[in-house]
Amino acid sequence: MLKVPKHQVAGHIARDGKLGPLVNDEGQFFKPLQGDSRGQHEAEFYESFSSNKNVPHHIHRYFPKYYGTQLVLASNGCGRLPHIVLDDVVSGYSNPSVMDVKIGSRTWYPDVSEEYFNKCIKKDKETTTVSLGFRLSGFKTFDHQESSFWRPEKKLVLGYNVDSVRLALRKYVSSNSPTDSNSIPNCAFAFEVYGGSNGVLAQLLVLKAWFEIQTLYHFNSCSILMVYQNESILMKGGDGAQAQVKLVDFAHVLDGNGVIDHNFLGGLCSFIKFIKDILQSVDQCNETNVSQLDNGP
Ligand SMILES: O=P(O)(O)O[C@@H]1[C@@H](OP(=O)(O)O)[C@H](OP(=O)(O)O)[C@H](O)[C@H](OP(=O)(O)O)[C@H]1OP(=O)(O)O
Ligand SMILES: Nc1ncnc2c1ncn2[C@@H]1O[C@H](COP(=O)(O)OP(=O)(O)O)[C@@H](O)[C@H]1O
Repeated sequence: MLKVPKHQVAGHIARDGKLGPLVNDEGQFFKPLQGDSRGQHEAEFYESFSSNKNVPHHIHRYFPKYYGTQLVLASNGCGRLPHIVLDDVVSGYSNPSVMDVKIGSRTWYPDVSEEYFNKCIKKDKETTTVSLGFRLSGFKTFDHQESSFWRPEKKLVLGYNVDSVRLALRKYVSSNSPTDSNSIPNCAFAFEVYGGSNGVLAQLLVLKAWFEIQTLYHFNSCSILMVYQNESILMKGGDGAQAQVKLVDFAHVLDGNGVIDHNFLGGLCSFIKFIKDILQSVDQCNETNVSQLDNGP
């Protein structure tokens, strides 16, 4: 039985009779092929990527596993439509905190229509895409005190400036109330989520090392999807943050033609710097606390 995903944070959403992705109980994500050849293009990317022997084995884990395309009943009531079938990245989590970060200092690319170029450049300038080389497209965090999700509105997130992006990346890994504008995010989960050998930073650095040499594809308008679960950090004997980084949305990927994807690489480096800064500030804060303890009252 296909249903609307509970934890989608950006993109086209299957509501009000609109076309959007669906999920099943077996942990699969069905993304409908979008019109004007974008969907076909994305399916072709997955076909090419999943069988590309030049992509190192350890890089495949940063992409949702691809199971081909299937005709299934679409969310907009228009009968059976082709869908790309993928691993549902959040299926193993009961209350995942999810963030979609669109990477690159531009979302347009050569040879797009003037209309598409104008739409992209407007959004790129209005968001932090141009200034930071990435923008937050949407996110939700599980507020374990309230036992509910906090999900800022799409319009608000797209209006974030540099400082709000920094703050959001801190809130995403904090245990104090995200809605209380007077409380400073405590970054209680920063080390478990962003740090450590299995954390977000370590995973981003693996991707960066590949992007420094890969010239196979140009990942225009593609997103990094981050997921973790704060309950399993808090639970004694739990599984830890289970932080995952995946790349999603390949509707605008082009052949790399032997050229480095500097648009994606630059944005990725900029995003990594934000994550590193948070880890460093948490580290400094811990050192101060320890030295205060050492010095006694
Ligand atoms: O429809 P919009 O204005 O929300 O734009 C979509 C974008 O939403 P945004 O407002 O940037 O968060 C959306 O971005 P996210 O996936 O939300 O990051 C996509 O860029 C989508 O285009 P495509 O499916 O990648 O070809 C975009 O869809 P199209 O308008 O290009 O169909
Ligand atoms: N394989 C996946 N597993 C789980 N969630 C996904 C997956 N792919 C996408 N999503 C969710 O759907 C959102 C939009 O995906 P995306 O591919 O960017 O769609 P669109 O082309 O409509 O922008 C992401 O932000 C994420 O929340």
